[in-house]
Amino acid sequence: MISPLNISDLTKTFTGVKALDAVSLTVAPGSRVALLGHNGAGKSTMMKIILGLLPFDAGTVTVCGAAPGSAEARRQVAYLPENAAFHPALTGEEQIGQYLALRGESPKKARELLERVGLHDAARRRIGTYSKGMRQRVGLAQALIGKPKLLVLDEPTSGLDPVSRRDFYALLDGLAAEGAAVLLSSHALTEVEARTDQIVILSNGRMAASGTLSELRRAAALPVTMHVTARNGYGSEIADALPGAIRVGADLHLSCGQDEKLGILACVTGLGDKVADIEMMPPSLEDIYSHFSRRDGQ
Ligand SMILES: Nc1ncnc2c1ncn2[C@@H]1O[C@H](COP(=O)(O)OP(=O)(O)OP(=O)(O)O)[C@@H](O)[C@H]1O
Repeated sequence: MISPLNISDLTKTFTGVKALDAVSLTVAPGSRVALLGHNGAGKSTMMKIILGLLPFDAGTVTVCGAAPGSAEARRQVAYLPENAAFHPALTGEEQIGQYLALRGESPKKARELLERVGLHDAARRRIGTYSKGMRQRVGLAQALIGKPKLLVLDEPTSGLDPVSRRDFYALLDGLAAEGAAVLLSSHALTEVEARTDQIVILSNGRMAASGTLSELRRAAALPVTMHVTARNGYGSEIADALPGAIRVGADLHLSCGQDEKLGILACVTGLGDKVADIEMMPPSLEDIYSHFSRRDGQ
């Protein structure tokens, strides 16, 4: 099967700035990939190259097996810019109808697309009256025209409220389940952590890390935090059994390496009824992101 996106050793230099430095990435059908990185890390440059809007200096890029920007690639790729702008005097239905017509499809499909993104009730209202979240949904409806195999979404949830964000990701889940690949950039690490399959961290144009969250966790080898709650009167006994633990009220806080985790769990289990509860907190994507970015001098 042809990959929706294949990037190998991609390098792009602007005058005096290496925006991308030998970056490689493969996106499989049906996968949701998050592109993370500090301001100026190279995310937008990579997206513009994928869309064929920017030439590159070295490496190879294929989009659904075709050259970026070619008619073949453009047929299969959709793009949602961070601040999608639409004509405020048009209704959602008219705007999407226009885009459908431009693509040679029936404008009548606009209703169905707007329904899919939850804008059914507002379809006949002028876009000028829409909230930011509603305009983002119009953008997504536009991106769904022609059943793209690859969706490139630039910070699609910036400015959305928590419920709209959740709805947005639910929609992406549905698209991915139908086989579409999604590449999205974001600064919202918590939502990305839960809703994507692969995470790519760019730093100063270089690929600082890439993989699933658990792969990145293993590679970062950051400590796991544990909170053990002692039953009344057993705090000191548990503290003695767990060297390095810090007492905080009835709780004992400790952190350990991934490879020590199971040993400590066995020790806590051995304490039986003396333990009221245990909580384990693996490193968050925020910790992992800081780790790889810091390692890269950020
Ligand atoms: N047209 C351009 N001319 C010169 N330098 C550019 C140009 N476009 C981008 N750059 C530089 O390339 C680097 C990468 O920029 P890019 O816009 O790709 O970053 P980004 O990761 O998308 O950042 P942000 O999160 O702020 O959107 C930056 O140093 C930027 O200043």
